[in-house]
Amino acid sequence: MAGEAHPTIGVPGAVDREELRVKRELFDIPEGVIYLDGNSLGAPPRHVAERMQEVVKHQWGERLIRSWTEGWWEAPQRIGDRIGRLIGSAPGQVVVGDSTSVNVFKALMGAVKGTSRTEIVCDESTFPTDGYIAQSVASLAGLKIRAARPSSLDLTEDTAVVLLNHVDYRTGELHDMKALTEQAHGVGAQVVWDLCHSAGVLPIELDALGVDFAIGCTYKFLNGGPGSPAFIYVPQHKQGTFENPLSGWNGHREPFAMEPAYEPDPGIVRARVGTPDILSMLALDAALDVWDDVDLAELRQRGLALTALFRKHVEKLTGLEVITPEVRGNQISVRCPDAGTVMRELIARGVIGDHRPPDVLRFGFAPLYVTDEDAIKAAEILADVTR
Ligand SMILES: Cc1ncc(COP(=O)(O)O)c(C=O)c1O
Ligand SMILES: Nc1c(O)cccc1C(=O)C[C@H](N)C(=O)O
Repeated sequence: MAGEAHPTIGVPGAVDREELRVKRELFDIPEGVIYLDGNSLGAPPRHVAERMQEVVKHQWGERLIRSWTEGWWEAPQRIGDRIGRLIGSAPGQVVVGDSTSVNVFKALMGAVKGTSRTEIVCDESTFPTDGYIAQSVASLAGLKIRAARPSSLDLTEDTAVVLLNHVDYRTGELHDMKALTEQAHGVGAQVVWDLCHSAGVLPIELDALGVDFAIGCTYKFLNGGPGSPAFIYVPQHKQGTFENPLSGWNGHREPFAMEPAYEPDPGIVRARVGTPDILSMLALDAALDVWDDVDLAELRQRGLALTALFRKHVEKLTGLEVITPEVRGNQISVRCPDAGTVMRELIARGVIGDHRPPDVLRFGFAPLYVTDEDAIKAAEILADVTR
């Protein structure tokens, strides 16, 4: 019944169920599907398709090139500010564009520029692209790379920068941003946080914690769409010295002066590179509308309640091991023999999660559109498939 807390949840401050039902109605989840992969590709809010019709027909089709001066050119900063609200950044410090991988590169190159320190430390269990890019940055900048667990980083005065994932993509573990940022700063190192699996999951306080750089994607919990542009956060006090290694004309202080010499914009615009992918960016812009009135502290309680509910049911099943720790994002990962086959069977029965090799099943719980009923039903189907 609407407004009634689920008896197994009991998390204080959980969002009223009616309010969440209203949010779920903003999404088009196909009949018969329990969608638990919003940690990889978020579902589209219903109005995005209609907005994109308008963008293509009117902004592109009718306004043609005039649209560049009617909002397109500034879209990366404007949409960056919308994301900034969700990650604890004051306006003017986040810009949207490029992929996450490219933004990892920009942030790390910016962080090591001019350093006399000798190492980059990278989260041992990082999503691979971050590790690959960190390796490239290390070799371009002549530094060593060292992989370490966030629980034992062993930082020293040789450490130039630490690259950390806020939520581990495989296990769903949430790392302590405050403690780890302080630890890096304690030895004079900088920190770059990858927020791919935490943006849109919980309140994040980049400004308050003095984070040096952050990057993240927008196609997971923020529902920006497949390949939607990523974001980069460069706090105001670093903008004057941040050197974007990709000095494209969009980061120039006067791009339309078409000057031969590169002179960076004084602010966050210097983190831009080339022409923004406007269609993807405006789909993201539309998708962000559903976040306007979301209270992230309440949403966090819902995410915790949903994952707790699913975990409680799955922990009773024999032969499966929940590997997600208590301190977690919005995902429950389960070690399971023959995980690939099990996930294929789950998908055939309407439960869409994913499988990460060799033996991990991942289930993501996007609280804007996943319900308690989904969590319980998915656990029941998992029990049936693995019986
Ligand atoms: C933590 C993390 N970083 C980066 C990426 C991906 O980077 P890109 O958007 O460049 O493909 C992902 C997922 O694909 C991820 O989970
Ligand atoms: N970015 C992806 C893609 O382009 C295709 C398929 C999946 C993805 C993902 O986002 C994977 C995801 N980051 C993960 O946590 O495994």
